[in-house]
Amino acid sequence: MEGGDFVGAGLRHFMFWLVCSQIIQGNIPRTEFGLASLHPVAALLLLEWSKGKPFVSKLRSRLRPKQMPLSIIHDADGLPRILLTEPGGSSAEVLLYGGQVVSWKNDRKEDLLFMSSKAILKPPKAIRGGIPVFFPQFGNLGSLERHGFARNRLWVLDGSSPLPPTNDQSSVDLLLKSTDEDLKTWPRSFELRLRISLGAGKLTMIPRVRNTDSKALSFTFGIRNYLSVSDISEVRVEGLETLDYFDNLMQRERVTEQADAITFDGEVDRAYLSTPTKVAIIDHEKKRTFVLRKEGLPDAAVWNPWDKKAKALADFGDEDYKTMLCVDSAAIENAIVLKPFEEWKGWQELSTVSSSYCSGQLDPRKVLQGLS
Ligand SMILES: O=P(O)(O)OC[C@H]1O[C@H](O)[C@H](O)[C@@H](O)[C@@H]1O
Repeated sequence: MEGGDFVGAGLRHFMFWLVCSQIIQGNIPRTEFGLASLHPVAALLLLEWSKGKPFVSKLRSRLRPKQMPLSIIHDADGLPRILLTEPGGSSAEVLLYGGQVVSWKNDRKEDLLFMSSKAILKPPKAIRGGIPVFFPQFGNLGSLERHGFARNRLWVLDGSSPLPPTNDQSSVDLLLKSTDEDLKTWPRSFELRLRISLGAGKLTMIPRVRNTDSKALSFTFGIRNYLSVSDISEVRVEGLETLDYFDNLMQRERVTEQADAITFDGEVDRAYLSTPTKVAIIDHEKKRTFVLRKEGLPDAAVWNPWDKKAKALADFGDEDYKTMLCVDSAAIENAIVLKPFEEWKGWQELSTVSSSYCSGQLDPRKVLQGLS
């Protein structure tokens, strides 16, 4: 008998006895005896089937890293808060209320996001700070409350995200589905999913809206980034020069940006249209540049209420305007329209690079041209 035949025969014998043992233990029905004794692979599959696919599930678990349990705490108001961490030492906190990032700290534990000194972190008020999501309406572009209702709703953890599973505590999937209450004010059923991922020096958000209605739905959308800055009068925004914008301080008049960088010495409330996919926010004093990258969100809103409006806002500290700037990824000018069961996907990445404009370590134009 050839060597190969010998091994084949040996395997068949081994599988045969293995299957027999399973039949005796009652794991494989007697009726399968015939098949198993015929061919080792058949026997292997039978074994798999009888033992609940141990081999396949081992393979699968090797291929699919174990999902580290998310660390969820309940804050003073009992609101579930998800803690995201990554090996580089940065962290983020996400509230299910509003599906909102309320804290993002770098590896030196410095806050990168602004949170109002008078923020109210419980329903029904929207949280003044962090990164709220505006859906299904940006601003007053419709009949709903300003910026829509998603930021005032309780989201849930999304166990059925279509995105590839992440295997550590640096990412969370959230879901907001239309409720009967919502359908009264906005008669369209939808699913809004949001993946929030933390990486070294960056925070990524992937919103997806699925139209689960039998009629088309259209919406405007915004991811509002309340950025923490050292001194607003020292901040420059690069990447929006020469663009058209709607000026909300002038009844949404359409204006063309003249400046070669946006600086701040008063209230600003603008929606820049069809912007590049990268915008740089340079904070000289902190030698830090925020780089905002975005896809599927063609516009960018820029907002600072300055002193008078700050005083008028109940959940905004009078001096808070000096240390914050909102630069949003948005779809404002053209509403997104989805046919029944169609899905839209957006993408935003906020990252920080340490910079010293004077030392030329970082030239914002190079950032925008993606050279650094
Ligand atoms: O107070 P909120 O509803 O969060 O809105 C804050 C601001 O959002 C946008 O930027 C609007 O254009 C502003 O007019 C508004 O003041």
